[in-house]
Amino acid sequence: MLLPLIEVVSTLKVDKFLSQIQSFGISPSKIHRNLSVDDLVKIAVEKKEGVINSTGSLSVNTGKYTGRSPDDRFIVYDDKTHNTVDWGKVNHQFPSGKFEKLLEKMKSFVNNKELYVFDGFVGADKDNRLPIRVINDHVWQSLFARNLFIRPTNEELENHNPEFTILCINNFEAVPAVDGTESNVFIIIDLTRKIVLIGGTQYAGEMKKSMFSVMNFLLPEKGVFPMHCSANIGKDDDTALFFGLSGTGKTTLSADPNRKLIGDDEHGWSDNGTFNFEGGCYAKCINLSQEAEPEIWNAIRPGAVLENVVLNNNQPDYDDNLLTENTRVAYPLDYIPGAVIPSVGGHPKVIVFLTADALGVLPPISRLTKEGAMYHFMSGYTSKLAGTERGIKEPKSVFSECFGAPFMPRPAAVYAKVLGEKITKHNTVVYLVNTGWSGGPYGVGKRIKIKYSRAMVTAAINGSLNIVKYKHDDLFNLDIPTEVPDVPSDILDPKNTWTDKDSYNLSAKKLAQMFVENFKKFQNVAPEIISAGPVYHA
Ligand SMILES: Nc1ncnc2c1ncn2[C@@H]1O[C@H](COP(=O)(O)OP(=O)(O)O)[C@@H](O)[C@H]1O
Ligand SMILES: C=C(OP(=O)(O)O)C(=O)O
Ligand SMILES: [Mn+2]
Repeated sequence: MLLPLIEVVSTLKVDKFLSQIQSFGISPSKIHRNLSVDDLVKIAVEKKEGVINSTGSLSVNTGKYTGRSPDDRFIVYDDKTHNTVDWGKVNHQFPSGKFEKLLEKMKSFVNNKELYVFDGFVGADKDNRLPIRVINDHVWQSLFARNLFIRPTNEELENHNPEFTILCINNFEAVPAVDGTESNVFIIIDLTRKIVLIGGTQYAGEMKKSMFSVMNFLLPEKGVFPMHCSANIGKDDDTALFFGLSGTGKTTLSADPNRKLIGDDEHGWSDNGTFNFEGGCYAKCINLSQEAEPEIWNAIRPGAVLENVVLNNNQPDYDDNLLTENTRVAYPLDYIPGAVIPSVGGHPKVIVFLTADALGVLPPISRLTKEGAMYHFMSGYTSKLAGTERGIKEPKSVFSECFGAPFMPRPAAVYAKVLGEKITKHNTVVYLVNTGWSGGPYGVGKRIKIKYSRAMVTAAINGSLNIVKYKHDDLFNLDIPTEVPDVPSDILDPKNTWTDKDSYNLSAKKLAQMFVENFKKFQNVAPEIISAGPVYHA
């Protein structure tokens, strides 16, 4: 049989690559492999996928889907996953046979089409990295992959053997009745075939977050703790981690002119220390200001991709939420001055759990005991913020295990156990920081100012909070510092910020009760961990 002709556009030898593509079983007319940023941008503009805005970055609109689609995300149910994945509302099952059929359908769909491939890695630690291949039908999505994943050297590229493949074909839509999906959109992870299929959505975050889920499944077996956190490192080589669900401030607070950025979203913690999974950042742009977030502002330049930011006379208007609250910019790590590349750090001295409390009752900063840290990690109380997931229009209180339930295939206890071991071994101090509302709930109070959250985080990291006095909050069972440099003391106790003290008491009690109720779902938890949480008596 005559093999179909595939034209490969690449600056390197293509024989090996071509045979890999053929054995994967696709026959596009043309494949562009690891194009330069300039070429990717040029083609994206030619194909009218986007425009160059006044900052020189590429502006794209993702259409109907401007956030993640959690109901359309599946994991293939098979021998490998049936008793290792925490099946339920987050991790939906997909039959292996249906996956095979959908994969074949997608392969036929891309026949004779033009495709873009990014070959690279997930994981900055060479011992724990995963070689990947991302195949796209949209060129700007390939630029996103290039910015967000880890770029290979030419030598690595020539010898590349991908272990995981993402086939992300935005123009391919599923037919639920035939394909077994929930809607036209699907994100399906097959841990046995080592393939992720994405179709029907252009929200580029699906690509990075599905590979994150893959790492979160794989790493615990290797004794590595995968974490939904950002990381940075100070002058004394002190590493800090910031855990938090989407929109709670991982990206914003880890971009700090006095510390070097390791990464803004996904990391692993091995016996050697911490390492980024990614090669770039995906920052929120809504209400972005040069004053409050200068590093992110300055990263919006040629090579970066702006998603769903409204343009006025070609100038980005970050305050306009016409298309979504979840406007984003994707840029490579080296766009942040001083970023650590390869992105590895030490064992963290300080960990911050970021929570955006929409009820406005949690203190803006408190110190946790080891048991308290375990309790809050498992609880993962925060809120889903508008836009990141489909259907979320205003902050919604949730308990998101490990501060990243949508991305954790295994039961929370698997991750919590490693956290406990690591913070004990490395004497890591953990703080809970509320970057959410103060002075009342969402709608009444205001979101805590970024500059105050920054000052609190700085104080936690530089040791200032080791020498101040603390006040114990009996309801939440938290230790609240009575002073923090550069923060007005009266905001440290949330009750002071509410005019109506009775409402505060009611809301605080309600939240304590929510914590207690939520925690009942965990079985076989050590009593000292349970008693480190809020205390609620009906
Ligand atoms: N006190 C605060 N701390 C951190 N971010 C804040 C605060 N107040 C408002 N914000 C805004 O909230 C968003 C935080 O998003 P981001 O840092 O991207 O979160 P994540 O990386 O955890 O998804 C940004 O748009 C930021 O401007
Ligand atoms: C990209 C996402 O996450 P984050 O806001 O944590 O960057 C997302 O949840 O789609
Ligand atoms: Mn982020």
